Amino acid sequence: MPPNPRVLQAFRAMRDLGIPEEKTKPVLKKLLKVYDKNWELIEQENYRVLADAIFDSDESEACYSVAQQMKKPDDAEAAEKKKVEQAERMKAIEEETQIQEEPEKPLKRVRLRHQDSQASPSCINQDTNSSGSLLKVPKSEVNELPESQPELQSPAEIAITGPVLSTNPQPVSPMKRGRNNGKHADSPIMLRKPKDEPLTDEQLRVEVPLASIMPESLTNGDTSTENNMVKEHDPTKTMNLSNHIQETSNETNGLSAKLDIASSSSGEIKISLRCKSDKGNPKISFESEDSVLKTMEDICLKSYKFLDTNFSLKNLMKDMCECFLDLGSDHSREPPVNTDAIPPTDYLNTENDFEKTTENGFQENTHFIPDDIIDIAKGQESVIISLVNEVNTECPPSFHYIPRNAVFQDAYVNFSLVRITNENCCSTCFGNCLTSSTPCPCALQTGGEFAYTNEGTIKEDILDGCIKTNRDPQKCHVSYCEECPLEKSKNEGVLGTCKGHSDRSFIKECWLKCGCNKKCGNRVVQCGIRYELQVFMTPGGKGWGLRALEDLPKGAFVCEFVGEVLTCNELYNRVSQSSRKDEYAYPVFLDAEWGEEVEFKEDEALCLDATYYGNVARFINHRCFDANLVEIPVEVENPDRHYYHLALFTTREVKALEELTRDYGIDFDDNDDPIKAFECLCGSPFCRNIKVSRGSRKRKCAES
Ligand SMILES: C[S@@+](CC[C@H](N)C(=O)[O-])C[C@H]1O[C@@H](n2cnc3c(N)ncnc32)[C@H](O)[C@@H]1O
Repeated sequence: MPPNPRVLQAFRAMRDLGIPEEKTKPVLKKLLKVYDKNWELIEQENYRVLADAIFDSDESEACYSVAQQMKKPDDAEAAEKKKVEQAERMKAIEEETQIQEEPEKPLKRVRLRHQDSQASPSCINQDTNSSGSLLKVPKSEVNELPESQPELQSPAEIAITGPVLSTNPQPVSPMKRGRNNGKHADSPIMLRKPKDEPLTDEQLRVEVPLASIMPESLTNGDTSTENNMVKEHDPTKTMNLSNHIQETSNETNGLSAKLDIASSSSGEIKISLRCKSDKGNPKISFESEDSVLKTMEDICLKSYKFLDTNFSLKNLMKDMCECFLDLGSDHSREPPVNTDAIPPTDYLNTENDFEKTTENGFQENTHFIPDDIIDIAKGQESVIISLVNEVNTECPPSFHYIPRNAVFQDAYVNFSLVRITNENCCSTCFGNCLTSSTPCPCALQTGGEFAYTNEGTIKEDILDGCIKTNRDPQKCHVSYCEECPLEKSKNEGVLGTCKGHSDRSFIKECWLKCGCNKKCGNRVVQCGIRYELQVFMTPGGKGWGLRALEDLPKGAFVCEFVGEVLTCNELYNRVSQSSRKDEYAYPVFLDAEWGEEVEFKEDEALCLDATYYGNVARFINHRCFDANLVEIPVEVENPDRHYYHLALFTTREVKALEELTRDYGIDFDDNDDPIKAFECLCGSPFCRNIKVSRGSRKRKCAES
């Protein structure tokens, strides 16, 4: 019989994918049988079904052999027998299904993928395990994984379910992938979705029970909340099936029902109660979700001494889902490093990240240049920080991008948790502090109210107060130090008159010792940049500048000013020895509380220098008075406020592509300052650099 051209075509298509004929043949035969010789279904999308089936059969083969190897020797004989039986079955199918041209019958597509996924759940788990993700399945569990869909072992089970994780074999371009918040993952974790079918809750649950509490642990004397929750529940209270409950299966051994209790906001993680009445056990049915929650809340209030009578178990569970999602998907929000541990920088040995020069004259980041975009943050931020020059051929300055401050050498920055007292954190809070009707202890330190709105912008009254202080410090409260560390460092130890430090309002964000979760609305600055920013060459002679690629609302957090943490002495020594005086990336002084200090230790008078190590804020140019960004001190880790974060928020709505500016607070008349002021080209009607004549400004602009 002449070979069927459709068969040859299928072999060819698979060969193109690197799959040999001998692998394709048995699977194709099986498929033809299952699809009742409906070739069209097999040929669709360049034989995707066929390729999938081959890969799946490879997977289950691999899993089967792993499972066989792991089995005890006693089982070996039985396993071998099973293998022979399987081979015989396969042969019978092959004989039955001859590959030849036969009339095709239109048939409903069989959900092969679903069948396969049920057949080899162990493969998925092994995959997950090998990915190195946080959600590892312990080795011992892999050994014991059932070969078919896991049956519920218990009458009652609490399961947290989530999307299936698998490794992506392809390197993922940081530009293209959904950022994992700035983290370079060696083996990126991707959500594994069926190619043509939406993920249902049920599929997710079946494929990866990420965590479950089994009945054994309910009775082993464990005193965790979950366990007692079940133990202490009044057994006389029966639960009837309600609308919220899904009947999951009518298994031979009993009826299984599932009640979803809570989920993360976008539904990736769920907490559900599963209930199965075994043979011989009384039928368990749910009364209502509300009554379960209410009973549990009473138990929590009475037995666990929860203090807040408005406490909601549902919110707690929701937070648990969010927390689970956080820990499972976000590795970048690890607690800030103790910056003391960062070794001092070695400028003689600084690797130039912009060494390669591209055709268009730009120097490229040598670590990765996906497509033709340069991400100056090298994937360390949760958004891309691109760079463009449409004005001239100048290259970006050489510096190291760091997303968080790092101590240079002498600065004393102590992040120890023990220094954070109960007044400095909200340890009894949970969930999102912003949803509470009363301000948490952290908010009490921000003038008694939460600084942020639910949208993550700063509240208007707080923002306006900060703008006022920044624009006109003399009109606000200014403190003068007796021994100004700034003047002392500037004048090489000789005391100069303090020029005054304006008393600025702080925002206190929740942090590690707080009870709230990482997504609490009172954590904005510590979560990093969220808007897409771009470094661009300004047309007005100011060099590089920064802009956003999207409209920004008023009060939006743009970025933090990040740099090396230096003592004032270190800064002035550095400046005096530098050959780059005129191209200095203006430092900022962390002087918000200096006026309050009676005695100052040298290592406590700090500033941030972004000249060599810094983040995107080092590109923000100066504008006198009416800049569209304002700097606000934010306390995160350090209660003593010698060290704090300097966050930049928009003072008004800012349109996409509008240059972002801040007021450096330069005194253009101070000729004694070792950091020489530039000729200001800010263009503000309130420009303080009055000595720069209009003619000189125009000339500078024309030259650029
Ligand atoms: C922090 S850097 C800002 C980024 C800088 N434009 C660059 O190209 O890297 C500060 C330097 O930018 C320039 N600059 C900033 N604001 C300016 C302004 N209003 N007028 C003129 N030059 C300005 C000065 O050279 C200043 O020393």
